[in-house]
Order: sequence, then structure tokens, then C-alpha cells
Amino acid sequence: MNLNKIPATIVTGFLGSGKTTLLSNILRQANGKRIAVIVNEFGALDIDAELLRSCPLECDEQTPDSAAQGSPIADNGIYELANGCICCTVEEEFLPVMEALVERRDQIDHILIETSGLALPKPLVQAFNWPQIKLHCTVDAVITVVDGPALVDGRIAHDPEQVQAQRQADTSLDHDPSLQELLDDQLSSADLVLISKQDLMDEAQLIRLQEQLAGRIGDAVRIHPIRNGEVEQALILGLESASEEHIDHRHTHHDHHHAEGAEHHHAHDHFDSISLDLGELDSDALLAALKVLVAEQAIYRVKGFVALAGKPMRQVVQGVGERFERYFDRPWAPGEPRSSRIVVIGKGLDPQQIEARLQATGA
Ligand SMILES: Nc1nc2c(ncn2[C@@H]2O[C@H](COP(=O)(O)OP(=O)(O)OP(=O)(O)O)[C@@H](O)[C@H]2O)c(=O)[nH]1
Repeated sequence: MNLNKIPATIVTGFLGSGKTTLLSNILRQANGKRIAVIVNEFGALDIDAELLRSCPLECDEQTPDSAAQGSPIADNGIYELANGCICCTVEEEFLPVMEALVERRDQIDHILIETSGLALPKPLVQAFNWPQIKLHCTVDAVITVVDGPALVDGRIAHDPEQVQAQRQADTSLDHDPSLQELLDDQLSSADLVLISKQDLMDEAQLIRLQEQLAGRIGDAVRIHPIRNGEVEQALILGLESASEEHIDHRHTHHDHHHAEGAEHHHAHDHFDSISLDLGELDSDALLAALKVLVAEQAIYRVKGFVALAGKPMRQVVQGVGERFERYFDRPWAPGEPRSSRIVVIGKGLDPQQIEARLQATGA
């Protein structure tokens, strides 16, 4: 290995699998390691970057500005490649950011890249073979985060037999083969697989899932279960995989598109992302409306910041499938507009209905 190369860890995984949670844990245990972060989102709002910057509740005494200065990552340590899919804009978006980081290489110990949940990691890893990047950077590892409970209960089909059985049992379940391909491609590029949300599975489910996944990845690829993104830094950083050296041999469903130079089509071509800017909302009414919408429409992911009437703190709302979570992350800054910004990602969505339902939860 060339010791002068900056190691870059690519974190990939489906929508809501737990990538941002993992990144914020890595940043929290940075211990002086200077980590530059590149975040890419499918939705038009850069919620992940803001979540990574924002302070956890323990330091709610701080204003957002002082929180950013006091945290291991200042604002300028996070680069957002929002509103698009990183694997489709490697040349236009990713390369310039990497070049900017290479310029500052004496100030950076590690680069962390979170891809959008719908991205294919392979084109990104291949970009590390471009001369201007290869000279100074290497891929330390591709870490694929899989949502344990979502795979176990079949929300994301991962086992061909399971897909078939579910199709027969319930024709309303839309197990799009493109989602299975996406999971396959994210797994085939992996140097390490993390099964997230261990707390939401029992031991038997976890063991079975580990066995199923092990059958689909190379022998050298390890699998670890994690909970709330907690994992020892030594297990995930400094793996020295040099993934760019062997990525061409990792087979994926989308290889032929690239080989032909044709525009490639993958999961996100079938996905819609709706971004709403609303005023102050009622938290319980919002949650109830979101749950109804998730039951009615093919919504995979909801996330946003919510302004609640009379509350000094901003609320974060997170939804993955039917599971929702709410917490207050930081006080609204003086003069900051108290608006609610919500992103809804799914398939064949009805934007008017979503907007009308959420608007009706106004305080
Ligand atoms: N119960 C439980 N929830 C978790 C765990 N890890 C993540 N979550 C929750 O799952 C939701 C999605 O987590 P994120 O880390 O935002 O997922 P992501 O992969 O970054 O999502 P996208 O960027 O939208 O693709 C959040 O509500 C998290 O709090 C876990 O180990 N256990």
C-alpha cells in the first residue's frame, strides 16, 4: 500500500438502511482523525448532511454555529452532492469534489463517502482508478449496510424463493426485481457487510440472515451485525482493501450497460422523490397522516425537519417503511425560518395527495 494515499471508505446501502447513523458514529469517535465527508442524497433536500452537522441532544446548550465549530467536523468538512445519484454523476460531481480534497490532502486523514440509497457503488469505486485520483487516494473499503429487519420481514426482497412466495401470497406487494438487483450490486461490491438494526431482530432471524447473505458474497467478505450504527472503528476503518484494484472483477447486473457505453438504468429510474416545504405542523397529526400515506402508497422513506408551534427545538422525523421515529435535534436559531421540510421517497407517488394530507396537519 502507498502510505501517502488518503484512504476513502464508501458506505452504501438501501434507503433508510442506517448509513447516516453509522457515519455519525464514526465521526463521534474520530478522536482527532481529520475526516472529510461526502454525502449524496436522492431527495432534493440535503437532510443527511444537516443531520451529520447537527449536534446531538447532549449539547443542546450550543447554538447550531457553535455546535458546528465544537464538533469534530466543521461545516466545511462535509461536501454535499445533493439531488442526484452519485453513480450517475461521477464525472460532473464526484470528481471535482475529490480533486478539491486532493488539493487539501495534508489536512485530511480519511475520506468517508455516503452514497444515496439507490446508488450503485461500482462506478464510484472505478473512479478511484482515474489517474488524478489514483495517485493520491485509495478505497479503504466498500461497506454495504443492509437493513436487517427489512430483509427479514421481506420488505426488501433478497431471496429469490421468498420473492416468489410473496408474489403468490400477496399480489399487491410490489417486489420490483430492480430492487433485488440493487441489493445484489451493493453486496457484490462490498468488502464488509454490516447488518443494521440488530435490536429489531431475534437471534434466530439474525443467524438465518447471516447465512443467506454469506451465500451471496465472497468468502473474504466479513459480516457484522450492528445496532444504532455502533461499531468499533478498528473494524471498519483502516481495512486497506484497495477495492479499486479488484472492482473490475466484481460482477454486477449493470456491467453490460457500462461496457456498451450506454446510459445505464437502475432502481432510481423508477423512484420518485417529493420535497415539501411546509409551515409549522402538529407532530402527532403529521405522524398519523404519514402512517396513512405509507399504508396507501408505495412509500419507502420519509425524512425531514419539522417546526412545531410553540416549541423552541427542531424535530427530526424519520420513516423507513412503516417504522417512524421522532426526536428533537437542536433549537431553532434566532431568525431561522420556522418551516418544516419533508422528503418522501417511493414509487408511483401521488404528490397532490401527499401534499394535501401533510398540509392539513398544519398547526
Ligand atoms: N431501531 C434501530 N433503528 C435504527 C438503527 N440504525 C438506524 N436506525 C434508524 O433507521 C432510520 C434510518 O437511518 P439512517 O441512518 O438515516 O439511514 P440511511 O441509510 O442514512 O438513510 P438514507 O440516507 O435515506 O438512505 C433512522 O430512523 C434511524 O434512527 C438501529 O440499529 N436500530
